[in-house]
Amino acid sequence: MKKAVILVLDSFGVGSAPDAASFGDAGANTFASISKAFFSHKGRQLQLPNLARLGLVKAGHAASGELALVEDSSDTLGSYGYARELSSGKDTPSGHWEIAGVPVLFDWGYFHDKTNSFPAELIEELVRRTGVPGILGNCHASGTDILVKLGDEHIRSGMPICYTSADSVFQVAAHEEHFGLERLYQFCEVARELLDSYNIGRVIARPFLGTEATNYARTGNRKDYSVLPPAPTVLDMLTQAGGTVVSIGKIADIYAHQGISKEVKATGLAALVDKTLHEMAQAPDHSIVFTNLVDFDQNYGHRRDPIGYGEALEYFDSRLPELMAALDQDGVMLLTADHGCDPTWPGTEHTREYVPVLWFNKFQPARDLGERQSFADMGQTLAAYFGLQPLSYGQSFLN
Ligand SMILES: O=P(O)(O)O[C@H]1O[C@H](CO)[C@@H](O)[C@H]1O
Ligand SMILES: [Mn+2]
Ligand SMILES: [Mn+2]
Repeated sequence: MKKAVILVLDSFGVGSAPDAASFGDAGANTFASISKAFFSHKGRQLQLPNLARLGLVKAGHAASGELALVEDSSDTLGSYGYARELSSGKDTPSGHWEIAGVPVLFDWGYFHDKTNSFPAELIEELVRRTGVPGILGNCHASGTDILVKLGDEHIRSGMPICYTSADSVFQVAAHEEHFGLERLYQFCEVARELLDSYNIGRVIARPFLGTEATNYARTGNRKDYSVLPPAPTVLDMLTQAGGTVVSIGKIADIYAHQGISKEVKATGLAALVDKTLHEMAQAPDHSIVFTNLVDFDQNYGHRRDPIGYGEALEYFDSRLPELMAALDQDGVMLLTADHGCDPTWPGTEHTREYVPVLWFNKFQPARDLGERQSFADMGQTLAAYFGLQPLSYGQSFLN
């Protein structure tokens, strides 16, 4: 049976991309930086034996010229390479759409100003249409810092906290109980409508719980409202040909629910891996089980926590044998990332990096896939694997 599982380790870059300097990211390397911080903090190397067997250490070395402080494996089971990004931005939708064969070649809209970030007419219309007493924030912020700063005032005033970042996003934090989860989603739906004309990629609902600044915490009820990809992705092509695409975690939101047959939600790495295994066992012929592992980015990359990131990688690595064993004889597994987020880099934003391309199956010998000129090589390879029409971008690495 033709079945693919795609695991996106959100933000797991393997070295700065050739155009990193124009993003201020020359020298960033998520993988190598984590391994170094881990070594100095714990006095031991990161233990990633299963990822090493899939070629991660070799891919990272080839991409950056730098050897991560992770023991390599002598037997390489998977084909490995690294890919650069054609898309203009280093955001999550651009990375994911390009993986599925559709690079984002246009420029997103951005709110560049660090404070008073949103146009007055936008806020006025949003407040008028949703009936809230006003908004808080209106600035660039880290989503956890801003809860400490404005969480109390939000609860007192009933005003949602609206913020942005270097990405093309409009994010809304609100308390699940005081403001209400459904009300937050409705607010974001109105915002989504208004933000189309600003060319903003995503509106993101960021619900949280807690009683005071010391214990406010975001919940698993995050919801992303994305615009549609600009052209059909390999997911659209597979589902239109009668195949099945199962989304685990954030995937369906990222593709604006297009080309998705089934949506499975889960919070946390363990649950995301569990659901992936469950869906892999059930998936029919001609299917993709597509999982986004958001914790790497959201909990460790943006939070600039290299030790937490390293521990999460070790945990994921420990689950990898189960995922590999769950593959059918002619099934394929793709492990990659959508951008970097070096947790030792200044600021809290993504970093423009190569992503790893780790391709594993039981029917072909492992080989070096080298440098791929676009993330779209992955979508093109999947199109070839499923016998679909070739996509407009990307070179298959199957032949
Ligand atoms: O700081 P938090 O709210 O996690 O925000 C991050 O999450 C957004 C979407 O991935 C990015 O644009 C980045 O700003
Ligand atoms: Mn991402
Ligand atoms: Mn992110």
